[in-house]
Amino acid sequence: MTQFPRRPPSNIKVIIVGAGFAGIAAAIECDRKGHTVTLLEKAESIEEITRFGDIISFDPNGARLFERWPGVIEAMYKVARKTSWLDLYHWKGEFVTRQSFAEEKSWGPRINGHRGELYDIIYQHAQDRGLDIRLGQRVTDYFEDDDKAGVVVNGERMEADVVIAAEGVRSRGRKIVLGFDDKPKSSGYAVYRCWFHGDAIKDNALIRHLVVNGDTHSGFIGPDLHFLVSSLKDGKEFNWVFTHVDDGNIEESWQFPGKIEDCLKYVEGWAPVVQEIVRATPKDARLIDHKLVFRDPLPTFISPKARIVLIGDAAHPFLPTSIQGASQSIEDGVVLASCLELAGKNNIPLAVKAHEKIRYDRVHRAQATGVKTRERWHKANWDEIRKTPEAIHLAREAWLLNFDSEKDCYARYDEVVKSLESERAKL
Ligand SMILES: Cc1cc2nc3c(=O)[nH]c(=O)nc-3n(C[C@H](O)[C@H](O)[C@H](O)COP(=O)(O)OP(=O)(O)OC[C@H]3O[C@@H](n4cnc5c(N)ncnc54)[C@H](O)[C@@H]3O)c2cc1C
Repeated sequence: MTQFPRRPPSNIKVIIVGAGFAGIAAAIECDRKGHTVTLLEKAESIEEITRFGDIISFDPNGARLFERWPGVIEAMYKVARKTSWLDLYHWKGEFVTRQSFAEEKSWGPRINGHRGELYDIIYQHAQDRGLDIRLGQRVTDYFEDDDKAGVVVNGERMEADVVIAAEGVRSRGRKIVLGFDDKPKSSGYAVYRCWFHGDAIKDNALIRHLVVNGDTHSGFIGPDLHFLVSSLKDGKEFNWVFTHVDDGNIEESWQFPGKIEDCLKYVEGWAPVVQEIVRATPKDARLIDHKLVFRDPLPTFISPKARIVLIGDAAHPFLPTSIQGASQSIEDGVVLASCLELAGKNNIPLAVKAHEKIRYDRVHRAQATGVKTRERWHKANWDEIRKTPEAIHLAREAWLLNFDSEKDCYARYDEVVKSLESERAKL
């Protein structure tokens, strides 16, 4: 086992439920800060976690946090898309504008790649650290009192000083936090997502330019629909996704198969390139129809005794147009681990409350950027955009992207604790 820099032991015992990006990042960060972690994941094998999904993005505020995990960002660069721009087109095919991300370089790295491959890199690092990761562990309930919190897992009770619920959008931890069972609703949108080998289109005259010139990244913007295309590994891998209005069926599964015939109906009349991308999709390509579930913003992320805390999609699912779901889930773990370190074992509820105070506004402001981009794209006024093409650029705001959540937490922690104490004094 490799020795990595670690703060002195805090004697804080943490249970984390769910080893998605939020849970595994929280586990690594807790370990960095000297806490003792047990990570429980219901999947029976790591392949069950990595085999689903396709393109996932970490913007500088998220990806910069990987730089602190030795070897991780270097391994990610090898599999990540090598573009620093997004080419945007009118849905009929006319090129409109190139949005460059080159100036964001000083904000930190950007990582866009296959979810499974990026996850594998992080998982390997977690294993190299010697973390206690237990697969095949399905948590069915949560409990807490003034001194501890715990979970029921595979029928057994397990206790710790604090429990982190990171089980994604269908979190069971929400019940103890909210006091009721909160059912997901349809967002009215779904996403067709597809990934296949670039060779499948390298001889196709209409679309070969997307895979024979190195990595590419393009978006076609139309009424109520946007179609994003990218190639990675110098065109060896290719993927497309499009968000479309959905009928309200909220069956959510990363395995729900999509059909090329259905996709073609949505892009009828669109640019020949777009139609050809769909038509040329190999029959054995992985094509899924991922239904986007909507959750009202939660009034709180923490349980009544402040010993159980929701993070990642369990606390705040994001629209894909925000490009922040994964990055915010990493920030959550960083801030929570830091608050626990600063508060110490005798002040767990204070740490958990400080974490919520630090995260709450930022996460909700970040969610709003996704809505802004979706409106910009789906309701584009093309007369205006021809005059000012930047109007369809992705919202890229420095307050969100040029941000170090660990540094911010250390800087603000005392002030946040003071404000919590003065709020309590007023009660
Ligand atoms: C299979 C899958 C594929 C995805 N693919 C993409 C993609 O291609 N692109 C993209 O942008 N986003 C994708 N996402 C979503 C993305 O991972 C999240 O939006 C973001 O990274 C935040 O992650 P999270 O850890 O909060 O949630 P998730 O990634 O949903 O992870 C939650 C984890 O908790 C585990 N879990 C759930 N319930 C329990 C329980 N009761 N007991 C124990 N463990 C439990 C789940 O098995 C899962 O591993 C995918 C999510 C999943 C689950």
